[in-house]
Amino acid sequence: MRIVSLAGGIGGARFLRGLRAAAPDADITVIGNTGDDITLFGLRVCPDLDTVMYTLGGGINEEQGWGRDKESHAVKEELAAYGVEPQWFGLGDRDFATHIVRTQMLDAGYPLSAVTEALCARWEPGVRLIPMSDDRTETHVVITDERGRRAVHFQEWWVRLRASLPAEQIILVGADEARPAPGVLQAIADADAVILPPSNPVVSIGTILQIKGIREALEGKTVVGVSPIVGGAPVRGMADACLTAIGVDTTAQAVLELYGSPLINGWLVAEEDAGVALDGVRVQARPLIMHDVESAAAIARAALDLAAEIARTPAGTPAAPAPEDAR
Ligand SMILES: O=c1nc2n(C[C@H](O)[C@H](O)[C@H](O)CO)c3cc(O)ccc3cc-2c(=O)[nH]1
Repeated sequence: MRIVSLAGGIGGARFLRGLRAAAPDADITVIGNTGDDITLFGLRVCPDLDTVMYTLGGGINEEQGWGRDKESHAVKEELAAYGVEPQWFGLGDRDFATHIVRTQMLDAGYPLSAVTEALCARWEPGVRLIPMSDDRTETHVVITDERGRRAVHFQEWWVRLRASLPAEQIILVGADEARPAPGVLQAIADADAVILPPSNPVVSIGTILQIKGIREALEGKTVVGVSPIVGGAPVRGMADACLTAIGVDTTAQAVLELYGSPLINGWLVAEEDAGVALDGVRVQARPLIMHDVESAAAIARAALDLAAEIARTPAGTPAAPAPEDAR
């Protein structure tokens, strides 16, 4: 079975660990968000690609959800001693090695997709991880502070400001020129099912959908999404700040409408959001909190079951009653 998943950061990576456990024999391709990427100290950092690679490769700092385990920060401390900015982004010594190798390969002319493949050869994540594009894109956020109205990198808004200032605009710089990385559209075309994890619908999944051709490719497939919003609040992260920035309510219904039909064919919501509905979409309610790999696998299994059911019954057939969660 061939599965494609669009993934952002921490929530997406944890969900993918469950998806891999739920479908151990499947061929899973992960299309990773690169809008969060940032150049720091001359090094290219790809937070969402690294979070997926480290989480599935067994090197993640589990409680943080990002960065390496068994980390030290000697280089960060030395940079701070030189007064070099920024000091608000926590890069560890082990993580620096990833950015050095990546930057060395990019400078040698390798595209980001080839670099990612090379880094994954060490980590063996058990999925094929492809960046959404080899072309450089960056999410920038327009804010107004004592220095007036200006655009800052998403990471500065997210990490230094903790989204404390409203995002007046969220812009994917480079979106007009960026093309899907090699293999992205083919993986979607070949997929038996496409699963959208509970990643940030604006700056992760929404960013990937801005890359030319990806939304159109998905609209011909069976796509099941997992709501990132439970009972009016994001399960983790600050998706609410991002949704507010684009004038979308922080509800499972509003996010489903943001993705829209025909993109989405199936939508998993938490039991407290059971009333969510949209024409052309089969909605199913079940527990959506990922405490551990097993609970993430149960959600992934439900998403795959729903995708199989949708693929079996052409559009318009009345939805079968949601199966009792017999598992
Ligand atoms: O809240 C933070 N998130 C940090 N993140 C998380 C990152 O901002 C987010 O994971 C994504 O960009 C949004 O999903 C890092 C991720 C990396 O891959 C490398 C370094 C960092 C550093 C931080 C940090 O200092 N604080």
